[in-house]
Amino acid sequence: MMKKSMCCCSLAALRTHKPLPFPVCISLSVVAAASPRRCLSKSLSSPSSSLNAVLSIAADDYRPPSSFHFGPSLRRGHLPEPPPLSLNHSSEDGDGGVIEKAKFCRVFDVAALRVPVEECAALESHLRGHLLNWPRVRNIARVPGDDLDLEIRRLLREGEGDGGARLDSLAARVDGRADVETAALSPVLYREKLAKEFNCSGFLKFRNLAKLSRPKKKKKKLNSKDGGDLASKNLEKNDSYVVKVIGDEKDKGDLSGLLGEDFKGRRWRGPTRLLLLDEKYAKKGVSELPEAIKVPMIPLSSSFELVQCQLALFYDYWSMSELLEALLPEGLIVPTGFETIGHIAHLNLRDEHLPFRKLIAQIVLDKNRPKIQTVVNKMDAIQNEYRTMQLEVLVGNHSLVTTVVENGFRFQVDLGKVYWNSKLATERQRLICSFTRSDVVCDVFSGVGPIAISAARKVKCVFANDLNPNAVEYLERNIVLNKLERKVEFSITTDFFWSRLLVCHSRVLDFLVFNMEGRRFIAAMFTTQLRYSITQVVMNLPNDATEFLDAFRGVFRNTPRSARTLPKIHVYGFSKAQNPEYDFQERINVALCAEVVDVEMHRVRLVAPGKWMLCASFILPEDIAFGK
Ligand SMILES: C[S@@+](CC[C@H](N)C(=O)[O-])C[C@H]1O[C@@H](n2cnc3c(N)ncnc32)[C@H](O)[C@@H]1O
Repeated sequence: MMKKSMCCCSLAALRTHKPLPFPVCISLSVVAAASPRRCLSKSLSSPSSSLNAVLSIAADDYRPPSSFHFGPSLRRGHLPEPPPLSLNHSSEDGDGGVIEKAKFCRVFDVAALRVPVEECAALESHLRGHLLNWPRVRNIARVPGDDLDLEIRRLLREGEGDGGARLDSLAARVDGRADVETAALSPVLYREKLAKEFNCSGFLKFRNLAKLSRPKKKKKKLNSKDGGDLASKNLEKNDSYVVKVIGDEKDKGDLSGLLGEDFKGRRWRGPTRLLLLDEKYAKKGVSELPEAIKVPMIPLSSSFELVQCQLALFYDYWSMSELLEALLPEGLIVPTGFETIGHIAHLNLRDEHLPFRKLIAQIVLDKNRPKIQTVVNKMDAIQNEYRTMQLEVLVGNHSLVTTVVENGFRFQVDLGKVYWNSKLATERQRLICSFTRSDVVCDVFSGVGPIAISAARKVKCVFANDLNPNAVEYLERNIVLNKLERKVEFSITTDFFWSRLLVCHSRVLDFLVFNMEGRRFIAAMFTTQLRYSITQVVMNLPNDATEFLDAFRGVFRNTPRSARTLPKIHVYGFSKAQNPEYDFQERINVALCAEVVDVEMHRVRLVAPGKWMLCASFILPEDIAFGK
């Protein structure tokens, strides 16, 4: 059975993809290296085995195809040499599904202009069209050592007049060869010097003992194994990509030809940044750069360098759909969306995705942390009376209790026990906007209270009801959560409804909570003389709310017409008809056994192809309310 399309907060579409040139392997327990394609066919023939799936991409088999020429793609670039071991950790779920993150590293050759930091921003805007402009990669890159210590910078400036002599001297001292005894040393250099001399000279006068004895800041240890060429300080800061300059030490590619003999052999002596150039300039020389790049640099007074770089993109860089395209077998539609309810990502996977559900869930979790903590899949269509969903927790923490913020209110829900649908937020807002301060609202199917609670801030009085005791419990919690508890006089249950109602006659009624069957609730609310007349009735049970409309027949039959206000009813329903409004109106007429006029119809949303959710709003016809 094919399932409905996946619900999606941002992208509802599902799309097919061409396979990547590396195979996906799913096997029971071992990371397959030898024959991944065999593993794939095996696992696909027995989907249940994927419960403990271990996924591997055969890096050796990777061949970049020629059809993709530009832009970041897992189909392009080359694998790092040696692989960045620091990224070799895997994403793992409780059932053993593993994504080998290191296999998603791709290295791209790009050229960059090394420019003084002060001029970097201006140059970036001048050269924008010639820069790399890749999503999630900054055109301005930083590499270790591009920021000089201010003190060193000052010394360098002082050294301008003496030619290279003082610079050489400084370089010698930085290298630990303190050959200039008389020079004023920076605190760091001074400390180094003292440390070296202490043993042989005995007692020494410290310039600033407090500073010198301050413990060093702890640095994160880089595992020597993790070294790899790509592991650097930057890698610690940014897990999605890193830039490395190739042959940095060799000082080649300066623009002396472009900027004149003055700059020949000299490098800028301050902090620098890299401006990453468009891919097409990779491995090109200065003479091959277009005038549009050269000209903006000529008036600038500093030296520039054209350097060749490697840009490595890691697992964290790639989007959810890029990863899924890489991982799912050939020809399988890539699921691209999910619904978010608090910290829970709610998937609605098709049958063909089910063998890969843990893998998909793991990627959803990885790509949406920390907001998402749990990923669940809807197992079946909502069928039960309380409209709760059958959910399978795929990865993350197993709690289905979450807090949702909607229209400025907070709602705690347990998705396993109560109904919640974030997609109705706009509709609820629309409805509440139509209420006024003098309204008295009766929410027949209130759930955990998104309509009742939001309305309570605006209207005079709210009566909220739900058949599900768990929903009523969460409704009461949410009343407290939203600081409306002073408005709640008490809650009434079916058993002692009448006795308590007599008590409440003498009190101010603002918000009453009921746990009753809908039809009985309507009858009870309208046949009793309440302090306030109900002006708005909300019936949000789209599958069969119209079946409850007959409960309004004759509700005012024992009262004089002048003593009653006719309420406005907002009833929800679905329709697959060609003319959904006409179809829904017909069903309302049948339920009330009358021709209802002046019905305002509103299309709420398309819940499935050709199936509309509608809201019909109308004043309860007098003949029905007062009829026998
Ligand atoms: C579609 S949900 C709507 C909840 C709420 N209005 C919202 O927007 O979240 C319908 C609610 O009606 C409740 N319900 C179902 N049958 C009912 C009945 N016969 N009487 C009263 N409530 C009922 C369910 O427990 C569920 O909470």
